[in-house]
Amino acid sequence: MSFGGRELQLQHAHQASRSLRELMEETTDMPTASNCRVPSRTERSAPSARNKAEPASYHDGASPPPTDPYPPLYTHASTIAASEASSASEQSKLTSSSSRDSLPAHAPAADVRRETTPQKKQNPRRTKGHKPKWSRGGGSSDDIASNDRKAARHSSEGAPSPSPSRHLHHHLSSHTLAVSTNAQAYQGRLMAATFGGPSGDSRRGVSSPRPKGREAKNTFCRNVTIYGHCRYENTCPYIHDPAKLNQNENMKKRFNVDSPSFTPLQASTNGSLTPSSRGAAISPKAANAAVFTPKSQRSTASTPSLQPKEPAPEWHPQEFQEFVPQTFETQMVDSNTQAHALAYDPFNTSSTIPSITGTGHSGASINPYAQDPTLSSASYYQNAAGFQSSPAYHLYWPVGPQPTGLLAYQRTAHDFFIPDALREDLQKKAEIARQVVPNSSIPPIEQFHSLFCLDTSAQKNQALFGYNSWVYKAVSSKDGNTYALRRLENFRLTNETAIRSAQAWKRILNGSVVTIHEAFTTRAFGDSSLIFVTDYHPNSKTLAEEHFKQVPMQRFHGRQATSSHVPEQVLWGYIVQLASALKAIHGSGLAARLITPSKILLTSKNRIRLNACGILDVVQSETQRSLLELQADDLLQLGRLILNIANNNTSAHLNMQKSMDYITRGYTARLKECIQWLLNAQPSTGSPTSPTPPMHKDIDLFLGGIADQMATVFDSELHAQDTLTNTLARELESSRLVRLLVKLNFINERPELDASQHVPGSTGPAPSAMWAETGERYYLKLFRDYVFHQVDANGHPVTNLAHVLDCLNKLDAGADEKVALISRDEQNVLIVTYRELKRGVESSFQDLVRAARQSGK
Ligand SMILES: Nc1ncnc2c1ncn2[C@@H]1O[C@H](COP(=O)(O)OP(=O)(O)OP(=O)(O)O)[C@@H](O)[C@H]1O
Repeated sequence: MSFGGRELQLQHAHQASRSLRELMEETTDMPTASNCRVPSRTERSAPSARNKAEPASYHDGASPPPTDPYPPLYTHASTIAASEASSASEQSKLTSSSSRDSLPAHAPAADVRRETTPQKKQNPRRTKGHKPKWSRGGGSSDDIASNDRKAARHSSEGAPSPSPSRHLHHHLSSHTLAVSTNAQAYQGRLMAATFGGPSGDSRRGVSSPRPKGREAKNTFCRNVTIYGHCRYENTCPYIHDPAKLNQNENMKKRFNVDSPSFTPLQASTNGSLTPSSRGAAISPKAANAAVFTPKSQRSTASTPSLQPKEPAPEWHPQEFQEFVPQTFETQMVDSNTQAHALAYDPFNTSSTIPSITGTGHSGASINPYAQDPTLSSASYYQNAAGFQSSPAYHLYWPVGPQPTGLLAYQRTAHDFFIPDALREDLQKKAEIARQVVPNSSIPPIEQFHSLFCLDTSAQKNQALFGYNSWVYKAVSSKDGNTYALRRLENFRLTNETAIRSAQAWKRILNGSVVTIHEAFTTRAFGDSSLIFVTDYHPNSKTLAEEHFKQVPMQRFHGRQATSSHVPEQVLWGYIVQLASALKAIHGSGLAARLITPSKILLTSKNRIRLNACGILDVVQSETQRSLLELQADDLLQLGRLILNIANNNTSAHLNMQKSMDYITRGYTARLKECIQWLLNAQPSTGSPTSPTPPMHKDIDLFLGGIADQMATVFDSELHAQDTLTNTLARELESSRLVRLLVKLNFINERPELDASQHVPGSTGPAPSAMWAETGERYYLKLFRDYVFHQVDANGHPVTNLAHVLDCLNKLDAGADEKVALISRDEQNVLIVTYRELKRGVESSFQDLVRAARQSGK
């Protein structure tokens, strides 16, 4: 960055001041000592012919004394000098007030004189910009931003460091309205902007009256401020000893009621000063902003002020009526603040804010999450109601610790979302459920289309049904759901009543049974096929695939890997789930008839479902076996299944002695006893656990025998459910933030709502520029930069998920924490609270909703 222009400017100023100084020495009897201060308004108004003859001020802070060699101008030095000069200008205000007190009668004459002073015409900004206006109008953050823009521009010329501010996390609780991005230069810059600016041109229009005796006595010599000493200490009328200055009673405060006010130039959104747009502000609604009040009157929480010597002016944000949970009322709300709060609403969105007082509401009637029925967005945005005023922050605190304070290498996205394994499982299921075969030759059947064959083995086993069976995934055009279709190839229906038996299976709604929806025959495949429509469980596999799949033996260091031993708890889990399924089936007067590993689906970890139920009822409808027999056979098949799985052998039941020995060695006697009970055709003892008198063997008896294991499995299921619920709660946070992001993106940089289009229902003044670039939208845009577009000290993007979530959570909660927003040209700093940001989001979004409603969309 070039600073030549700045140097040139200051050098011109020096030369000008030197020639003017010579001129003044010739024409006036002023002392040669330079007192680098800006004269007060009253001083300038003194009816002195001498002052009229002083077209430029050698009192300019940037000008050296007459005999001083001009020091080389370094950029850094010039910045500091400007700051100090501004400080000195500020000191002069003290004198000006006292001078004014002593010379009240001169003021009118001074005004006349100023108008005729040519220097005033040269620099009209000087006169207008000389009043520090810390209250209404000038007190808005926009105005301060304007001041700061002037200062910051100067700063950026002098300090071309990459992105001095945006890479910082500006979670400030400071009550200063606007701060420079360079804290060290802040005070000087702000003062420079306020009291004449560092450019020097503003100071040329200031006359340099000879100091009055009292004024000189009260004023610290500016040469000492700038050069560290004053060559004319002996003759110079100003104070050179800081200790004396401190004793001066006028130093008790730097501003008083007589201090001239400052009306800054208006900031435009692109960072330039636009004198003509004085009436416009960054936020049009801020035109009604409240006065500044010292922070100390409102809250105890504050950060160290950047200007400790001055009463820290503060943006007094809209204090709206606020929902406070009764339980936390005393902790959360300061009654003074509440009372103060009701006075003012700068953003005036109160039409959608219910009247809630801190004490007058009941928790039942106020729901911070409730939708405002008056807003159309309520139907699809949670809490889309008008700003409900910061509901208690803690209400949004998600389950579990928040790892926002972690170092970069400690942060992982996993910390914020569901566990990886679960996410992967769900995503796999979704992906598999969507699988289609392009240009598939499989025809649609009835309402089912997009058939996808789930059978991966070409070898068909006719032993179970007597027919080749195929399983397809298909989508129903009736309801859009995905189903599994089991097709029995070349099935000929001889008895129509047989297929009606499927009706009874439709009523079996059990968690361990794959639900059957319908059965029909079709010729769509070119044959007569029987189709069973069941629930589709994506990414599931059969127990046969899980436990009996042939896998190449792994060898570790020459030793053969031990075969996979199925844990006993897994077997008990299978037993309990299948017992539950049989209870439902038998209780409905049906029998499963097919409990075999290839017809039991493993839909998630240790979660099984009895599949292919009801098929044998259709294809073997003419069987002579009684229901009791079939149900007893179900128990037998269950025992055989567990025995085979425990032995890792599909034919373990063919060698009972060996298999039971294996069970004896590998499992508890309890499991062995259970398996034996199931496998015995008609046990001599009544229950699987206790030798009681002989009873009829049925599922109820079995359930009674395994009650203890059912309780254990039930408890573990409850724990699993709790875990999933907690995971769901975390995802709930994510979905809440997604809604917030959607709103932000609806608002940010929206192109079509420009000045020519009045936003219906907008209560503020008509926008003076692009809707998306003015008012709340402007600082929402800066907020987006703050959240997503931060860069580090090297200008590299910061991709800190914790920061993003942190900011969005605070925005959603409308926290009172302040955040410093930096304009893209880094010339402005706006300090707003998350509460104001939230209000801006809601207000802007409601503008959009109203506009959409009016256009009938
Ligand atoms: N309802 C269903 N939902 C999802 N996938 C299923 C469903 N029913 C079966 N499958 C899958 O279809 C595939 C084939 O099932 P099938 O019952 O034909 O097993 P199989 O091993 O082919 O048995 P068989 O040897 O008797 O043909 C299996 O991978 C199974 O996971």
